[in-house]
Amino acid sequence: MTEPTITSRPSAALSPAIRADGLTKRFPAPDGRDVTAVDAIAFTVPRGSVTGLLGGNGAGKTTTISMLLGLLLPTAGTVEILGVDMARHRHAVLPRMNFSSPYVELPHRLTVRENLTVYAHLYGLTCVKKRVRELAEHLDLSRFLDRPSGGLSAGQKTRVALAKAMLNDPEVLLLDEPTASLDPDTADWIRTYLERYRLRTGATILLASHNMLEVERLCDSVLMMRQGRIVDRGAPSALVARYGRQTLEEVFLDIARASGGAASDGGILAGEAADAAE
Ligand SMILES: Nc1ncnc2c1ncn2[C@@H]1O[C@H](COP(=O)(O)OP(=O)(O)OP(=O)(O)O)[C@@H](O)[C@H]1O
Repeated sequence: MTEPTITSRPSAALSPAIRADGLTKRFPAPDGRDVTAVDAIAFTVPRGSVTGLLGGNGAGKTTTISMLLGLLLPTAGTVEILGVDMARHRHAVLPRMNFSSPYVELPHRLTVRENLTVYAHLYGLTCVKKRVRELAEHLDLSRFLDRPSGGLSAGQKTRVALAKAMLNDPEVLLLDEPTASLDPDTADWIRTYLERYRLRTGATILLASHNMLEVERLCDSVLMMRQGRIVDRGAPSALVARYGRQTLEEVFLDIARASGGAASDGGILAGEAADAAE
């Protein structure tokens, strides 16, 4: 695959893997009052890091990931991936990224092998058969390869979605709840797989998760979202210390309920003031 010339600028080489600035998404509602799903957020994700995107149901995580991928057009703001402006040059960088999400179903009548083969061709891979076989082995999918994707269990579908996400060896991997529906053993195995992938390739991973143990294990830093805003951020251990808690789960509860003693001030969290000042 030829390297797009746009990514060879010196500034692109030095840029973070992901940069979002003023990123906003408003959805129209039937009553005429827009839903602001993501509200002018700004953040960067350094190359080679694993960052967690956390927040309660409806906080705006999936909408944010969809905008980073270019699946949803932002109402306002900008996204750069590997130094490339997604609004103008998305196609230059899409081959270098990938994603998995339990909300995006693969065509359910196609077998797992057919699905992975179609995507491999879409990504312009050569040696497609070998790559599909290899990934099926890595993700323990070999025995499902010739079954229709729609007939798999939720956990099996999650693994197929991850296999699809790994087809092009992405430099930037966006994962929406990568271990949703997985039993503890398989979830642990997937986490190890992701850790090794990052170590081996230096890839950047942004993952949305409700599993705080997973986040503490995998993530160098986290972005905490509430009602479409980033209300705090930092390394999991730093947040735990700052909130005077024992675990990230407790920090999450403080933030979700906006009742965090050390870090809150009349319902406004420390990070909200920092975010607003950015
Ligand atoms: N297509 C849409 N039309 C209208 N509102 C939407 C749409 N998609 C998302 N929303 C709203 O935007 C807000 C953020 O949703 P989003 O799915 O991004 O949250 P989330 O943090 O991923 O939640 P969860 O943890 O439940 O998956 C919610 O209030 C949701 O109802």
